[in-house]
Amino acid sequence: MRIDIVSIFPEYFAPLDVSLLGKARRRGVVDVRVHDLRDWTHDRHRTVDDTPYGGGPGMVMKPEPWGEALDAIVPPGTPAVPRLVVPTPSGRPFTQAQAVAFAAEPWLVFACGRYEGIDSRVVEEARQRMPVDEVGIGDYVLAGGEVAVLVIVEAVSRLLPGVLGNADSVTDDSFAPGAMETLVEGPVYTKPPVWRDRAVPEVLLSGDHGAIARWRRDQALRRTVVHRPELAAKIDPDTLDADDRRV
Ligand SMILES: Nc1ncccc1[N+](=O)[O-]
Repeated sequence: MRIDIVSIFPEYFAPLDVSLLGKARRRGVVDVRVHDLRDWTHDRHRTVDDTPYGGGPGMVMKPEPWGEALDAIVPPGTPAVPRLVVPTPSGRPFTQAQAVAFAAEPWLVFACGRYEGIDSRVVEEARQRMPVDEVGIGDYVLAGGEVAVLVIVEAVSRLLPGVLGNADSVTDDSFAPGAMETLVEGPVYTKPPVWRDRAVPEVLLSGDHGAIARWRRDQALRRTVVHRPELAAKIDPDTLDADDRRV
């Protein structure tokens, strides 16, 4: 997978060189290219924003640098086009299902705007020649899209083959499509079996995989009901067995 990121703060993406993603980049599983939007400005101050038409606080990012940046990264007439992903508070909620969909894409381009946003004509024009996803990572306000891109790139890249050591750990993720779609994960434990007088739940040491799976699902249901009632409400009652209903 190729990932291009355009930002006025390219240094924000240094973290993409560490840990799993760093390994994946070195292995060639993912090719991440970070671009400085100011490389497509032509004035002495390398201006990328201006005051909003219609008045109002803050600044809006000018369309010209973005148009030139996207043309340079995705030259018009290129047969293969990427999905353009624009993190914005006004976007569709970014979910695990969306991460799975993005992970199947050969090429993603991320446009990091300031919170006040990028001149809307940029997305309008881009839509003429590539799919555009305006996504949000939460109902709160960040100063720009950079942190959201770090979140999305991490959620997507860990799904790519060869990035996570143990591919299985993806299938039983919270929110993973399928059985865990609307469940969050339950508690996890490791050695020692007793720590500060607190013992690991017996069932996990029993070796009875059926009982362990039931216990884990039970705990996931409980945690979902407590932490995410709105997700619990979505659980199809027909998929609950007698044990589940006890929760
Ligand atoms: N919440 C956000 N605030 C600013 C930019 C992008 C954002 N987001 O959620 O993608």
